[in-house]
Amino acid sequence: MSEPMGKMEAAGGLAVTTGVDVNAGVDRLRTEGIPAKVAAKDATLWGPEAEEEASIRLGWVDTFVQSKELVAPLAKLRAELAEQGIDHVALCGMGGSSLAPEVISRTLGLGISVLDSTDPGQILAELGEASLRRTVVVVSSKSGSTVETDSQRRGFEAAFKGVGIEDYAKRFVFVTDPDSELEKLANAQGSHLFLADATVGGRYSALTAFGLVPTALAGADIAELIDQAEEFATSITSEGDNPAVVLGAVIAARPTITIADDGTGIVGLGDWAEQLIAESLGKDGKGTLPVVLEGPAAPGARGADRVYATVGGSSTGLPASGSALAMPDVVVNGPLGAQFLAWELATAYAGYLIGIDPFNQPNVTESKENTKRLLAEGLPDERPHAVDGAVEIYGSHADTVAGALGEILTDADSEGAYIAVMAYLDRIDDAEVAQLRAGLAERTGAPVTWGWGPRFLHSTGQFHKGGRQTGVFLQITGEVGEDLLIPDREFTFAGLQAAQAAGDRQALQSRGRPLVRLHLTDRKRGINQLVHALRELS
Ligand SMILES: O=P(O)(O)OC[C@H]1O[C@](O)(CO)[C@@H](O)[C@@H]1O
Repeated sequence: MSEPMGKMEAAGGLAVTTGVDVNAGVDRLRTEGIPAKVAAKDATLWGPEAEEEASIRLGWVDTFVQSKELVAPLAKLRAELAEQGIDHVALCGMGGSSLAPEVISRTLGLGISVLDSTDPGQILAELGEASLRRTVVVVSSKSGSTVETDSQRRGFEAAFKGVGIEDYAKRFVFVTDPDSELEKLANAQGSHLFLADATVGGRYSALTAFGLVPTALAGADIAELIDQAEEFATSITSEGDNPAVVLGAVIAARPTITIADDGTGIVGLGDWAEQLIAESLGKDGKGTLPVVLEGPAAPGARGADRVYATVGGSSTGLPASGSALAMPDVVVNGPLGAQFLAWELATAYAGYLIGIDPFNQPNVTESKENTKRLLAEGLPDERPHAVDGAVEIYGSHADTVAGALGEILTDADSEGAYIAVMAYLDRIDDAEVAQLRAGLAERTGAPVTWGWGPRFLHSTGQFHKGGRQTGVFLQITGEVGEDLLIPDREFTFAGLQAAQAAGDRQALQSRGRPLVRLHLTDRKRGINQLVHALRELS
């Protein structure tokens, strides 16, 4: 096969191949000795303001070695649960506490139920009696206080009690940082407990207890994942090939990175990388916007303002077959354990090149605070500008859904703009609405991202508020069929979901960003309408 691209570096089982000219970034990282400094956990690299946080957030560079200690106890716990007929894993967690388990689960075909939602329908679907009887619930939260995770845990506890499972505490496995409220609860009620390394932030925690506990309980060979990372780690200070350095320079090279699976064995890494990149690099009015694509060459993959990346599990390092013209801008090939470490390193290097602290997430808190306030005060009184069939239209001058979508496309027709669709719906039952991303991308030159609320609040939500202020926002909300109480809370899941959507609207509107909200008074009919209205637009 001829060499279609400019640069390829391969080491430790992983290869990065790119045609983008990243020599300046790579040279800078190498001459300034950044790989060795990151490997040595030098907290000064991202500037004086970042130093304090960085000094307690660099454990991920080598903590996977200690993760080997998890292998035996998790195998034992899995066997004990299996003896009791418990063979299904549900995971309560948000952002870094759920995205790595999800990509491991999808890649290995494990079938974990990942509940990173507040949609009552999506939660209720997990609470059927037959399923509860065979389910162990992993509750993962570093802080131990994330409202979605806490609410999901309460929902499961009530459901276990409701079907007469008296020893429900033993159905919970808690993963958290030392001294959190969750640790205290585990000890008080006698649930299983795995403490994580507190020197690793959520989005860098793939190879710690957060990524490994739920997946090992579902049958993943976590020793293999750790070995893959360990093999790759031999390259990180190397004088020779150092693929993560090339990837870091690629991430820093252009305002947007689009990411797709190449179909060779790794499934859904883009969703995990999206959080890593958006929360790490989308701040101070700058950073790289990650866009997760439905597949190779999906609409919006390419453009002068973006790099198009594919991720694969092939060990040859060569891109998936195709002509040079069809080649992505960068191809990252290697096993999943190595991918995690490579993308984490690359993000830290990109933060250095762009001049951004990759370990904080200053703008995530704002929407959280708004949600808290709205839960206490009540939702704002908003009236739709128009109603078109099963869709109420807010924040637009249009009287029809097609008109509102057209307005979004017009707003996005400006230098540096991007469109973010944020759907506070059930990502399993309402999944077909996600085709809107590709439909919008076909009709605009701007990058288009898709986010399920509230999951994206822990990912691209940081970029929306902290990155370049060029976002054009489409929020989709929907009527709830059956609501679900949250024990010992004054709000329900539907109330929490609505407050999260309203809180984020306020955060975006306070920045003067265009935001259209389409509320589906009947979800299925409304989704149908959105899909058809988009087709009407040229
Ligand atoms: O693990 P926790 O503390 O529940 O946090 C979940 C997620 O929320 C954030 O802190 C903020 O979005 C993420 O960085 C993190 O992965």
